[in-house]
Amino acid sequence: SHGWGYGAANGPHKWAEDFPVANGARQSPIDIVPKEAQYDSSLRALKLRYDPSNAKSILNNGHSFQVDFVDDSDTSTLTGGPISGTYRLRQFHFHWGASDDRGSEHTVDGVKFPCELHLVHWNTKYPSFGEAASQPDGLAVVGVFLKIGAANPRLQRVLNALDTIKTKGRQTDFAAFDAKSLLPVSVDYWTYDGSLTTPPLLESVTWIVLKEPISVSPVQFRAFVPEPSHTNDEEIIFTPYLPWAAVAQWVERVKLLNK
Ligand SMILES: CC[C@H](CNC(=O)c1ccc(S(N)(=O)=O)cc1)c1ccc2[nH]ccc2c1
Ligand SMILES: [Zn+2]
Repeated sequence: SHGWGYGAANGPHKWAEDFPVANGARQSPIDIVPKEAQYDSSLRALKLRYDPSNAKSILNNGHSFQVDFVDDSDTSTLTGGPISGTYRLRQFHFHWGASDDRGSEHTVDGVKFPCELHLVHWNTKYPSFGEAASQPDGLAVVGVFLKIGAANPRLQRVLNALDTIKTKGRQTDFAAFDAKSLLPVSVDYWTYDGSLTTPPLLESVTWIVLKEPISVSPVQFRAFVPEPSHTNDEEIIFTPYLPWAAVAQWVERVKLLNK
């Protein structure tokens, strides 16, 4: 299907053809320039209260993978920060690149991170996510940068699930997961009014980008690639996460070959 994607023929530079709002006034992502950000004393601290039992499933949606949450009550919510009222956690997902020098959507002083986590919330003043997604104050997305470094044990369970959802549309149960465990120690943030970063690019997102990144190790990061544009849009193939023993044997074999 000739849907939108990240390839040469259907990538971001083409999205405006089907989604003219791409040329709108509050499109995301943006480059964040910290020294140009104004301090706003009226902003409050972010309050994230998540109930792990709301975690439901993990889905390959053809452009990323997302962990979906039960959002029929106020048990996993975002309040405070730049928003008023209560927003419910709907899902989280990631954006990444083929190599660890690019992949994030937002940048900081032009610096790209290898990956970016988005926790998507919707304003409970509207009856549903779909309704909220078309309102200027309908959604709030918390963005967290991932940097290559120490292995992140809290990510491991998510990465281990990827080899069970290799193709678009596949999903599997993903219960009892604490999304809060993915957050960095500090929840200091930059905020601006923006949009969905993928079609339909709706200008309904209050962006809350955390200043402190979380870490992912090179081996863990390999579980994400290749990024969607290196595979046809019908499926994102995740390199299966190799248990350490297999990696050790592989390294052994490579050594023998090179003798
Ligand atoms: C209303 C959009 C929605 C699908 N998209 C999303 O949910 C979404 C969420 C977050 C982000 S990001 N990267 O900015 O955090 C980008 C996209 C959506 C939901 C139901 C739909 N039915 C038909 C079309 C359709 C689209
Ligand atoms: Zn996103």
